[in-house]
Amino acid sequence: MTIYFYKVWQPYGCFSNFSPHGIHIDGAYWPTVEHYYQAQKFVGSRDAAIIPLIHAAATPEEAATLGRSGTRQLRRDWDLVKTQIMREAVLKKFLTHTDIREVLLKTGDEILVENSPTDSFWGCGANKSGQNHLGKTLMSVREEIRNLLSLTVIYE
Ligand SMILES: Nc1nc(O)c(N)c(N[C@@H]2O[C@H](COP(=O)(O)O)[C@@H](O)[C@H]2O)n1
Repeated sequence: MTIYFYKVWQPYGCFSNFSPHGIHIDGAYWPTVEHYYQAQKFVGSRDAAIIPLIHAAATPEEAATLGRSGTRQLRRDWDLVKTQIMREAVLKKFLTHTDIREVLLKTGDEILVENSPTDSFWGCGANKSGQNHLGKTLMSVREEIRNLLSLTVIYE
């Protein structure tokens, strides 16, 4: 069975980057993965001054609106690094928060899909044939955490 998720208040909403599960990463605390991800778009760019504003955004929706402003310059390597940046942040989220880690592990080997009607890169898009990189990231993180836990059991 494929598990679809999207909005925080829907089933499996904790898989959304907008869920209220903060992370400590790169020496700072970020209220959601979305805040961190949107800010990373501007590291080293001419518009890096937006980073503290994204960091301080009251909601992940506000952080996303700031990060999606079409007039600001993204870092040059953004398309090359964005999936790795996302993976590190999502891994940190599920290593930090035990309750949602259990939810993720309990999905076993099910396919996870971000059911975004507007995003065919991170999600599956309106016609369900998008690349689903967030779902793939979550499945990869699930596998890594499983491996980490099995090593812990062996060496304890
Ligand atoms: N608009 C929106 N609402 C949500 O509740 C979402 N979960 C998403 N998807 C997330 O948006 C991020 C991609 O943003 P960019 O298009 O790169 O600016 C990513 O975190 C998706 O999972 N979107």
